Amino acid sequence: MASSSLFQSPPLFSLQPKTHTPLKPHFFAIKASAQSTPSASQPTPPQPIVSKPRRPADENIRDEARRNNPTHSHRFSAKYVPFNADPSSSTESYSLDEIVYRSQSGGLLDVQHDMDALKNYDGKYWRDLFDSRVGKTTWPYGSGVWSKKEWVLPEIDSDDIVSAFEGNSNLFWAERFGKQFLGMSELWVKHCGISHTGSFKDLGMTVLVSQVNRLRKMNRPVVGVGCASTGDTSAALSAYCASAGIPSIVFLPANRISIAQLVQPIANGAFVLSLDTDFDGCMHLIREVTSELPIYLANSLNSLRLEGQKTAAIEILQQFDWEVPDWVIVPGGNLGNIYAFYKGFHMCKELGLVDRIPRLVCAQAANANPLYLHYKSGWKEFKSIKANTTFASAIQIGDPVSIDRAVYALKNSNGIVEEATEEELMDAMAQADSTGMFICPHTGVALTALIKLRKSGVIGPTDRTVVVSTAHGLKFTQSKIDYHSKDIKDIACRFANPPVHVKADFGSVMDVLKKYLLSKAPKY
Ligand SMILES: Cc1ncc(COP(=O)(O)O)c(C=O)c1O
Ligand SMILES: N[C@@H](CCOP(=O)(O)O)C(=O)O
Repeated sequence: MASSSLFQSPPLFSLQPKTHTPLKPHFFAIKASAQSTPSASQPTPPQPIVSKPRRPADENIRDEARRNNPTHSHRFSAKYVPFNADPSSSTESYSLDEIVYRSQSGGLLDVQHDMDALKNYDGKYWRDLFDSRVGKTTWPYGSGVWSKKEWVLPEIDSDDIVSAFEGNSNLFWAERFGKQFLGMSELWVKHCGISHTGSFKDLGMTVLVSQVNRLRKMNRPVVGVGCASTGDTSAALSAYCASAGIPSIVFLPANRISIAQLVQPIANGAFVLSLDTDFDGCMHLIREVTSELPIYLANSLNSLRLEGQKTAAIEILQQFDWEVPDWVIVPGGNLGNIYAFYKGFHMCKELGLVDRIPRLVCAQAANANPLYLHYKSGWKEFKSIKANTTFASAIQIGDPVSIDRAVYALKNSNGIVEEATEEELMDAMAQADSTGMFICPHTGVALTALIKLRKSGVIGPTDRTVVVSTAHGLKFTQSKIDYHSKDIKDIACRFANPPVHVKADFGSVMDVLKKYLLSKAPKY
């Protein structure tokens, strides 16, 4: 991408890339309805958090969790099954303690929960339980992911969990952007990037690294954890591994990720391989390597990751007080996240927390749009592509591993796929930023999809719409610098706001300011 003339700074080092509801006062103990009353043979259900005496000074939150749950009894369970297999004909399944990423036929796997056990409790029970855990420091429920532990990894011991209290991210009412650019009153942005390592990947990585922590304690052959990455998976993996003292190995496409993303695994002590290939090449290599070496695969091919990521969908419902939005728009690359959102919404419907699911939109960069092409062809045969460079660099993926999951999610949610050109995504990002956000280019892709669907009337002015913002804008400052410098070939940068160089004297400054204030004065 173009380098800036207005914002130049010296290179850092040689590895430079080129390119809830509010808690109801004392609403516990919850009374489960008749349907949700557990039978006498069942152990006590998970209890909502009630106000409690302060723990002893020499006890930490892990010790406290251990004391409160000494038997570690579990009544819920989950296992791997082949993705979308017909339950009447497939008996293939694996314990989550096995190291397996693919089914016998080579297809994807899915984590299947014991839904009958979860259905012993009604929707109100689950809503109240999840609501009771928001905003607490009780281990591990202070995490937006682990506050839904029974639906995520029900059998893991809380002691094995590696968490940075991720999740519970801001659902931002984009009032001005909605009104000014879209004539919409109910536009919301789920800021998944306001997170420990700056992207939604933390939601999945806490689950995966926790399970690895458990496997290592069980003496399973896992020396390290590895991933291929466009920058966010690697940041999350290295941070969670560093926190647990587990070696991490990351394969990055050389010169294709931002400096901010590159420095994250370096700082967290990962073993970083910069490879002269694109993400799809790195993905291919990490799959080969993890089948030979005791390195656990951390990409979303591993269905454990999606169990954490699905909690963002549950959180959206929770933040709307369990009212279902009409649309949820997700930028897609390797395509695990769109399925994770579907799965979260679908579980909430199946378990009676809500009565429907939103329509999903997956948004891709036009330069890396294999799903879009597949959708436009009427879901005929899928063809991977060679993805071109895009400012939305984290979704520069041509051969997405979760294509089948994405198609399933879209077909079952009456979903839509849209695409965004480089100019569209950069303009959308600049426009959103100008209303007080600071989004990443991938969120610009999702906003472009929204703009298009509003223009065509598919999304109505009062439709409650959630745009999923997947990474923090601060990871992608170079793209913003290029845009505001009007330094991008073939892009007009219509919303650029470059700094004004002024002579450092009172008169010059006053002249410039008067001109500016006149242009901004309200016209009565
Ligand atoms: C910032 C960002 N947004 C969106 C995506 C797309 O997510 P997925 O690969 O699950 O489709 C990724 C990673 O691919 C990402 O890093
Ligand atoms: N954007 C991702 C690409 C890999 O996706 P994953 O969800 O399969 O790990 C990244 O940041 O690496």
